[in-house]
Amino acid sequence: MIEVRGLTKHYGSTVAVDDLTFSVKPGIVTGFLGPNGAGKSTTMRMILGLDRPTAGTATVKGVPYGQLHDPLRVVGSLLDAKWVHPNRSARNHLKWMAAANGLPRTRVEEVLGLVGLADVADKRAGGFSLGMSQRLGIAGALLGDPEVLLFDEPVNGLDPEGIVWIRKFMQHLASEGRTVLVSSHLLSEMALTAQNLVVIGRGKLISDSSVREFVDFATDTTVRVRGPRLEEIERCLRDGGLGVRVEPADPIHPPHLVVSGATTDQVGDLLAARSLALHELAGQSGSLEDAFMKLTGDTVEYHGADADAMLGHLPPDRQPPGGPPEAGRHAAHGQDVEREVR
Ligand SMILES: Nc1ncnc2c1ncn2[C@@H]1O[C@H](COP(=O)(O)OP(=O)(O)OP(=O)(O)O)[C@@H](O)[C@H]1O
Repeated sequence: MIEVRGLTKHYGSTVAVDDLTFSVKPGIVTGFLGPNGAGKSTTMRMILGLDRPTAGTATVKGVPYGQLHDPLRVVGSLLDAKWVHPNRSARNHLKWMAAANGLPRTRVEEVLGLVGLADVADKRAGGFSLGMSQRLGIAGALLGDPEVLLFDEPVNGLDPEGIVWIRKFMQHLASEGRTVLVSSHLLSEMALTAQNLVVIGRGKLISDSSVREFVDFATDTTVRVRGPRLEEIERCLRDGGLGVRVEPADPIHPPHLVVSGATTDQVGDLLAARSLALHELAGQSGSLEDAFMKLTGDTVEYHGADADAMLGHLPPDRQPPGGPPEAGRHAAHGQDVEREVR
């Protein structure tokens, strides 16, 4: 429904978007993820015909935005929630939008109800909280009852209640069969909202996959094993060709083994065959944030301020180790993901 092909945007010497290719399907929420400055807003602006690509194309339902006959009936967007005259009421703002775009006035009342603003529709939009402004922006995006919706960082600055509302609303819109593209720099939020993730860094595609595939691909899956005869267990697993790391006791765990490259089933079966008792057998995969850091690591590493902002919510023991990964590695991974998923 949204097709981006070789999309590129240069601002002088800045390459904001670099040969980006991806598709956004209807019926699911697609998260558009990347650290600050990765090129998400620029890409969205090009999809919406607000910025001209240096190269490549962005189409909605097969045509560039500028060639859509009745654009608001096809594509709705929320780029900046504060884009509203502060002295206008929510209702008048929407009426003005509807009139300017040839949309029926009756739709104004419908969208006010949909976003839960009917009771405050005659209040000045300038006095709205950020959450209410976001709802008004979403109401505007829905005026033309479009099949395709783009939201740029819709949960930025919202309180937890507002975040949950937006998340559920996006999912509801997708469940109606609409194409929903939502940008964010917060992976943990997107993991709860989206089914698919398009991840970019420094304007380039890093991965294009389902959330599950993204995590499986990007995180190491290991198995924690503990039992009374730990040395024999270790020998048995090594004999079985598995990678084993011995972890001494720490404040939380007694001594245990960390096995890589195997499932809990495989480890359990191997040890059962030798009648080795187990006190613990637990699969562990890295966190979503770890996965994100692993893939966007180099794209963030060179943007000190961006990295700080993005990592602000990670505890110190989850911060990535120093030193940028070798250049190009992540881009290559991204292509692999794309190949595997399509
Ligand atoms: N109008 C512009 N003129 C010059 N440079 C720009 C312009 N718009 C964006 N850029 C640059 O392009 C790059 C991508 O910016 P963009 O806003 O698209 O990223 P983003 O992923 O949306 O980030 P954020 O989440 O911070 O908005 C940045 O380096 C930014 O400084």
